[in-house]
Amino acid sequence: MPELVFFSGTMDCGKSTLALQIEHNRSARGLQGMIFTRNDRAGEGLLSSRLGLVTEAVEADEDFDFHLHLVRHLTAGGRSDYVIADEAQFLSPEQVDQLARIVDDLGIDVYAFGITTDFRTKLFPGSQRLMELADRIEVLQVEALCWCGARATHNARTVGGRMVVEGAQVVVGDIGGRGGPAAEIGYEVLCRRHHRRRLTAVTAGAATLSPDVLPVDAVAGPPPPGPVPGGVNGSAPANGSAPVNGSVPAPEGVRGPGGSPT
Ligand SMILES: Nc1ncnc2c1ncn2[C@@H]1O[C@H](COP(=O)(O)OP(=O)(O)O)[C@@H](O)[C@H]1O
Ligand SMILES: Cc1cn([C@H]2C[C@H](O)[C@@H](COP(=O)(O)O)O2)c(=O)[nH]c1=O
Repeated sequence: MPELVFFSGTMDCGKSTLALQIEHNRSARGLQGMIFTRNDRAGEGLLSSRLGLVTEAVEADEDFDFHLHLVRHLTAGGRSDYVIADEAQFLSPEQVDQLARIVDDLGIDVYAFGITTDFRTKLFPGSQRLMELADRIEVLQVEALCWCGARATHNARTVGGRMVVEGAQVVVGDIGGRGGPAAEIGYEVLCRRHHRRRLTAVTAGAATLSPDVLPVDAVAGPPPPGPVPGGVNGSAPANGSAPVNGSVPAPEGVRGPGGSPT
């Protein structure tokens, strides 16, 4: 029975690596797949893993119709035994419906890979639709870790290593940016506890966590506007909250949806 499977997890948990492994194992047995991606960090029309593997893929932009593409391919005498869709969080709900149609109407397995939530812990529309429609949701077993050693469950966006909570939902980027230039945007995976406190590896270097700290929301209002007191190595509030400015805009040159600067 063909399936729509959603392989999900945080950033950097091995989703693209698994996509490449599935592709490798199936093609090694003579099966032919169609590989799609959108906004991969390595560039247009590529599916890349941090392990260094990369393969060509069809870039599925916002106007792309997956079902139509498959129908045209098959009608022209092409073959497709399975479909891989990486960075599936960026797809529209309609495009996820097209993936489901490929499974139901064309009888082809579809393996979609993506993060579920954005830097504000909100579901991406594509991921939400995948969770609604998928036959199976597989959470990747190679878990990424928060700087504290706990399992990382959330994705933080950082600027110069400090977590930000404002900006466009889609900003293509990589983990890192830790301690880099103040304007450098990056991502960091955190456990929920530290995501809630906006405590990244950089800001944790300035704060000592105590197990009996009060919930940050109970003792502190929203972070004050203006520059961060103390700088990267400055002292943090005693309640363990991160001394961040939560409204740092994305710097120029960062790619937004469709490659446009944000
Ligand atoms: N130098 C390395 N040595 C071993 N494993 C690595 C190395 N760099 C990255 N990885 C592995 O690759 C994973 C990230 O794989 P990737 O497919 O790029 O993640 P995702 O697509 O989920 O963002 C990391 O969790 C880690 O397990
Ligand atoms: C959290 C978050 C991430 N993104 C972007 C950053 C990367 O380009 C991809 C995730 O890729 P990965 O292979 O899973 O590491 O998504 C974003 O645009 N918005 C966000 O909130």
